[in-house]
Amino acid sequence: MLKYFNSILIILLLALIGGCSGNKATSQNNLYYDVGERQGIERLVDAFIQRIGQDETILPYFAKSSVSHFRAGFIEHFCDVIGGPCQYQGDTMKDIHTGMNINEASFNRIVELLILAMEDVDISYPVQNKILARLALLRSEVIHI
Ligand code: HEM
Repeated sequence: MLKYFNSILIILLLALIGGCSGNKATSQNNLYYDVGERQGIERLVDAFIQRIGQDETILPYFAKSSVSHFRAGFIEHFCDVIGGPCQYQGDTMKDIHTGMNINEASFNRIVELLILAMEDVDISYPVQNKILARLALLRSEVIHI
């Protein structure tokens, strides 16, 4: 009986570990929570869209885009990038941005607009820096392609 008890215990432990690791967002895995979960991301993306709408360098890139489609895709992607419980299933960053002729200046400007948006919604500087570090990894997928 003890033999079986040990096996059952091991199976239960493995199931528990599996269950935990399958869920990306935990309160220790903090960036998603630091931003204020889904609602916080939506507030931030709305502020970002406002900023893009007022920017004469970046707005022309969006001349033929649907705001609601961009909003939905950006929210899902952002949530995924910061470790939230979302799985972005849209096109790759490369596919989306190919042919837009994005250069250093426009990339830097988008980053500035995101920083302004993060300030608009009172995201702290340490959290801003962690977000920017994650997005910086995607630079080569949107620039000069
Ligand atoms: C790290 C930087 C960037 C990230 C993470 C990013 C991410 C995204 C995402 C997630 C979408 C929406 C995808 C969807 O429709 O599902 C998108 C669309 C778009 N992005 Fe970016 N982007 C970045 C930089 C830029 C830059 C620098 C520009 C232009 C200066 C730009 C212009 C656009 C435009 C115009 C669209 C809309 C495309 C369409 O209408 O289908 N992006 N981007």
